[in-house]
Amino acid sequence: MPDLLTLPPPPLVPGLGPIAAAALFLDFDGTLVEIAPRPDAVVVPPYLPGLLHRLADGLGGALSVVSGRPLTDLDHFLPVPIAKAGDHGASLRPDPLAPPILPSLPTVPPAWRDAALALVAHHPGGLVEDKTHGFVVHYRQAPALGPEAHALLAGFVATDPAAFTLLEARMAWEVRPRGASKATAVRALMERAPFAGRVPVFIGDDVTDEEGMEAARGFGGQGWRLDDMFGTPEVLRDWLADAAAGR
Ligand SMILES: O=P(O)(O)OC[C@H]1O[C@H](O[C@H]2O[C@H](CO)[C@@H](O)[C@H](O)[C@H]2O)[C@H](O)[C@@H](O)[C@@H]1O
Repeated sequence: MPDLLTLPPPPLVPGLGPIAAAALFLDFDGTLVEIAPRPDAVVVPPYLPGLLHRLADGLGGALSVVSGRPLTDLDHFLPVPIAKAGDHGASLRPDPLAPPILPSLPTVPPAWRDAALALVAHHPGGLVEDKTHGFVVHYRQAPALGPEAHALLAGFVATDPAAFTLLEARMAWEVRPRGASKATAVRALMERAPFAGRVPVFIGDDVTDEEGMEAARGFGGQGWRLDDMFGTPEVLRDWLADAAAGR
């Protein structure tokens, strides 16, 4: 377990530093919760939604989950009124009580998804997950699907590289529109109250989170990789609980 003293000084989050200065951006899968065999099988500790709510209150609302998941998933797993950014920045809800902000982005041709579904049908355990503008082919439970999915989707994206990109996720390939990312999500949130003027800290575990971390650094903040700073989601959750309790 990493020693909390290894966190970079001065800590910027509540309980370990100046609460008024921080804005916290938290990835979901692999960061707040452990990776599961399927997207619908993640286990959210019962205390986590309430913990995030308390932390958000302590930060004057300047806390957002920033995930590749659609907002509907985030609302399902984290049923609390906090800011959320879903679909890798393609769906933003800075005000938990207001409708989401949906930037104008291209939507993948239905034929691409149909072809992915047809491929997955030959790989038991594989699955296609729909997103607002794109989709994901998951091969965690069907490893042989990985290279085939990559070849298929890379071919599609190559026909319209200005509009779409192929993202390598954890045991998954995702077709997503260009123009949205965790960086755009962080920047959009940092333009608004209560995030504006605070020092952002982005915590994540994945390659897409690096974009959010880079954006946070652009505002004078920090990006923390889960592996480096905490090791596991459980250690992060414990640390957040200590922070929320002012320990
Ligand atoms: O940005 P995140 O919150 O980290 O979301 C990234 C993707 O996470 C999900 O897929 C990953 O987690 C699943 C559950 O643990 C796992 O089964 C899968 O293999 C991983 O790739 C989610 O399904 C995607 O939509 C997110 O983009």
